Amino acid sequence: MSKVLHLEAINRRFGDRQVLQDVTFDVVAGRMTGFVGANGAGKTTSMRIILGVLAPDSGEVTWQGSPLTREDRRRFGYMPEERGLYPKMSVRDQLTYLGRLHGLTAAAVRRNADELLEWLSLGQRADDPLEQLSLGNQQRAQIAAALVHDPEVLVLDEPFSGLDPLAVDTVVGVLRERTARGVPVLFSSHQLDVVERLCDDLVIIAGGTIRAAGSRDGLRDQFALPRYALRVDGDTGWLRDQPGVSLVDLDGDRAVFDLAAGADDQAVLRAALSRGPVRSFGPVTPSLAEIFREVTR
Ligand SMILES: Nc1ncnc2c1ncn2[C@@H]1O[C@H](COP(=O)(O)OP(=O)(O)OP(=O)(O)O)[C@@H](O)[C@H]1O
Repeated sequence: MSKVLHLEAINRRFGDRQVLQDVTFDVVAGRMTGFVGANGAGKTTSMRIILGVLAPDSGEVTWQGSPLTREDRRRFGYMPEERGLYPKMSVRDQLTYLGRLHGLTAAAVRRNADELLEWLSLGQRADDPLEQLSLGNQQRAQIAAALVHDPEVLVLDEPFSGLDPLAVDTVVGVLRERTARGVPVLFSSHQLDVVERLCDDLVIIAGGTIRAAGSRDGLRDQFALPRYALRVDGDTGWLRDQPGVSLVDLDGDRAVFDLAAGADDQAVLRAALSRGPVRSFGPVTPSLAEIFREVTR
């Protein structure tokens, strides 16, 4: 059975509010799956259901084709929204404690903890109480805690929030190393630029329903408009009168435009060349922010 974490038709209410409705998606081994949605869309609730912290009203979560057991979940790594480490304990002690709790030998815990502390550039601070670390370093410690027992599956709620760009790259490196070992990684994030750069697969949720799911590149193709960008020497104002062209943005020597169905992009290129040198011309792929706006409207 392939290594897939699968959510099948998950429903959950709180009082009379339907918070998740028929939520179905896959998190595939060796791939980073970005989980995006506005505040209150249902990301944390979905993740809690995966981890068994919360029960669904209906639907089920399977791992490698079988319903999840407590034993399976013990081999998962979870970074909850409410961060769960002890403020007064040192980072190293917490990692040791958590690793041992998951059944690792003392030697294995030491090796994993040292490796993670090094990777996450926490080595110097490893013996300080968590509360004395900067917020960014506390966040790195939370990530180390989710990884210390070599989890089979990783579920991370907003792992990049509060990290500076350099720290984001450090954490990305650590997570990429896990996916390279075949671990499926699900992470939620509000930072669409980070998700766009990082994820292989995307799940977009709004109001408790999945609006789009699939590979990032597949979704880009699916939502691609016949949109082009042109840069020339001189002015692009003549595009206003070009048949089939509908301008999206025009700024002197640069323009972005949509082409009507049946209009020939090469005709526009020839028209540009007849006026002078063309510096660049080509289709524009939609950004994740554009896809997100489109599917959550
Ligand atoms: N224990 C609870 N009791 C009642 N309502 C809840 C509970 N937990 C979550 N909700 C509601 O469920 C909805 C989904 O919340 P959830 O935390 O899953 O969203 P989210 O996508 O993670 O949002 P955010 O990005 O703000 O963390 C929200 O409207 C929230 O108020």
